[in-house]
Amino acid sequence: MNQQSLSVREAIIGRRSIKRFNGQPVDREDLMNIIDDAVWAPNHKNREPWRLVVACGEEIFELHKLLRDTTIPKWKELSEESLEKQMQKFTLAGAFVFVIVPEDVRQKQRLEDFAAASTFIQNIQLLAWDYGIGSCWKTPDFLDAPDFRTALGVQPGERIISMLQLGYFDELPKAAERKKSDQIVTIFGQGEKK
Ligand SMILES: Cc1cc2nc3c(=O)[nH]c(=O)nc-3n(C[C@H](O)[C@H](O)[C@H](O)COP(=O)(O)O)c2cc1C
Repeated sequence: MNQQSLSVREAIIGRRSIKRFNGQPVDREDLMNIIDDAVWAPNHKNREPWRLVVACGEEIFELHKLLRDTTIPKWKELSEESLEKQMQKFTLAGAFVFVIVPEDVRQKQRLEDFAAASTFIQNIQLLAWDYGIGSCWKTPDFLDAPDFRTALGVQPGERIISMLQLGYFDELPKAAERKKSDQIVTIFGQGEKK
């Protein structure tokens, strides 16, 4: 159950990408509640251009096998210990959410849909943070691999834009510096003119 209640600002500036989880499972009901809230993301023409493939219960073990076969094709040649170590970047996460977006043939709509789905993903990450659940948006190359797409049921004309790993963690990573507004803002009319 969610006991926390961060302000929007606290969630935005306090959230960090978590890359080392502690193996604690993520409750499916919590994850579904997070997703049900995250869908309130802005999206043009209410296309809601996303669907998700989720693994967080028993099915996560089958996903581990798929990730193993995909990322370590010669895993049988490894010692059990070495394989377990290499797999920890997957096995310690408590949940996986693959975000799938339609690739509209029209460029404007495709970019809008990608942008909308990105705000949806950010919503998931912020809401999860409020539950005390860390996450990391990952885009490994294998998301586009035909066999991996098939295993997830991704259709032609769809693209997996995120492997979102979620889970509990023991250490909060240090934040990288961000640029300040005076480094990224030009006041209208005061910029260099060509
Ligand atoms: C589109 C996108 C793709 C990303 N892909 C990866 C990735 O493949 N592997 C990874 O470790 N982190 C990935 N990240 C997470 C970034 O590394 C992380 O957001 C960045 O270091 C800033 O850290 P913070 O989220 O803690 O502020 C990705 C983030 C975004 C938005």
